[in-house]
Amino acid sequence: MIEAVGLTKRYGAKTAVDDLSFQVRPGSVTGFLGPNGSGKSTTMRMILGLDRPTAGHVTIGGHPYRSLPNAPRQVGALLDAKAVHGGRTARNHLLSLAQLAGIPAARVDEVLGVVGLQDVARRRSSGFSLGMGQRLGIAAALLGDPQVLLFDEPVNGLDPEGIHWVRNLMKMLAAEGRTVFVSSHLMSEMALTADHLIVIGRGRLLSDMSVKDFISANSADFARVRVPENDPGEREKLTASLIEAGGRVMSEPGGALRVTGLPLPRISDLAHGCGVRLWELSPHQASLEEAYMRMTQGVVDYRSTDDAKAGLAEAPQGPHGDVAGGYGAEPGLGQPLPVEAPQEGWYAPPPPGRDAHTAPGPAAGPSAPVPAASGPVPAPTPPSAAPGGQQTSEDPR
Ligand SMILES: Nc1ncnc2c1ncn2[C@@H]1O[C@H](COP(=O)(O)OP(=O)(O)OP(=O)(O)O)[C@@H](O)[C@H]1O
Repeated sequence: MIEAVGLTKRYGAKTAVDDLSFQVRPGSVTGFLGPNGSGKSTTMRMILGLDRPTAGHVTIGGHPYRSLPNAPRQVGALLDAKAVHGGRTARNHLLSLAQLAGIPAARVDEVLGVVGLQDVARRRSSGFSLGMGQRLGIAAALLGDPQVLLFDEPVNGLDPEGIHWVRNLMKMLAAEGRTVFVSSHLMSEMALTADHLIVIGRGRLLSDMSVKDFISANSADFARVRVPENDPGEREKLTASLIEAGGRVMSEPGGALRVTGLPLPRISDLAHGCGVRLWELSPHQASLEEAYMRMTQGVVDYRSTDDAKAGLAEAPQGPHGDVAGGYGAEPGLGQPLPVEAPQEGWYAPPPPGRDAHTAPGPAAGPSAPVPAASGPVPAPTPPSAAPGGQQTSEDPR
């Protein structure tokens, strides 16, 4: 088991990881989710003893990584698939790692087979595609047959077949009773791979629950309701009636209303009761991706300007001064609901800029380079001496 208690990492004024406490248990895949720059890699580096926490601590099987006897046999990691000497063949790269960790050479051929690289084992890794590099990094992580495995964005750059393969591999490793901790910024991928989810934003814990609980807490049904566009009065009349009946109503881009808390027949009856014609009344389910976006939107450091999900928040301003963000039967009627915590039945993010946590900072920008590491984790090294040196996550091809 991996256990973090009050884990904190500051780089000067920047707090990359902020008082994080969680447990990663054996026998299941635990997804580690968070937007870019939220502190996932920093957390993994601290677990592996590559970065020293500013406060708090993290242990594997009750010991800090640095005190684990024969650590490479107990813990395997893929942090950066490009942390490879490009002049070496895949086999020689793995052989050198195996020799350092006292792992027999026969295991190298075994893991090359597991990841499907046996036919290119004698090719230099500098000619490898991103996907082949990821497979080589995974082979390195498996080398010591460890009980604890950490993978930082393992499906990066993989084609659908590769993604499917990684997904099954993670599940298989967990089914063997291993502890599998895998980071991603894709909720949809984690929903298919992980049993448990730890979500962070700006270094802080946002959610720690099973995928099953996350789904039941975040994917309630809603109805989409559309009324004739040429009569805003009808829209207002219906909205008032829905709220009065206990529903919660949000504006969607394009003028539709998103209604939660009322079954479809009741919505239809209410519309009929107030004499409003309906052009659409359809059942929908908010996706997990959407729930995740809403959970993390206030803590996104780097935001694209054409974020399709953010568009959901662009509720149209009614010509009669009706609310822009949404209506609610809850406190703050007529006001957009606060977004800091997940709220059942309310899925549309608020308009950009409404959230005090939203950084006005750079629209895009590279994170500070993180030293690379993969495979059986070597004795902790200062960042500048880490294998592969300072590398970026860009595809060099
Ligand atoms: N060595 C460092 N020096 C200064 N700041 C750093 C360093 N390493 C990370 N950071 C900063 O800490 C924050 C967290 O970075 P980290 O790489 O852990 O996030 P991440 O969730 O892994 O992001 P991504 O999904 O983009 O890989 C970022 O703001 C990053 O710029």
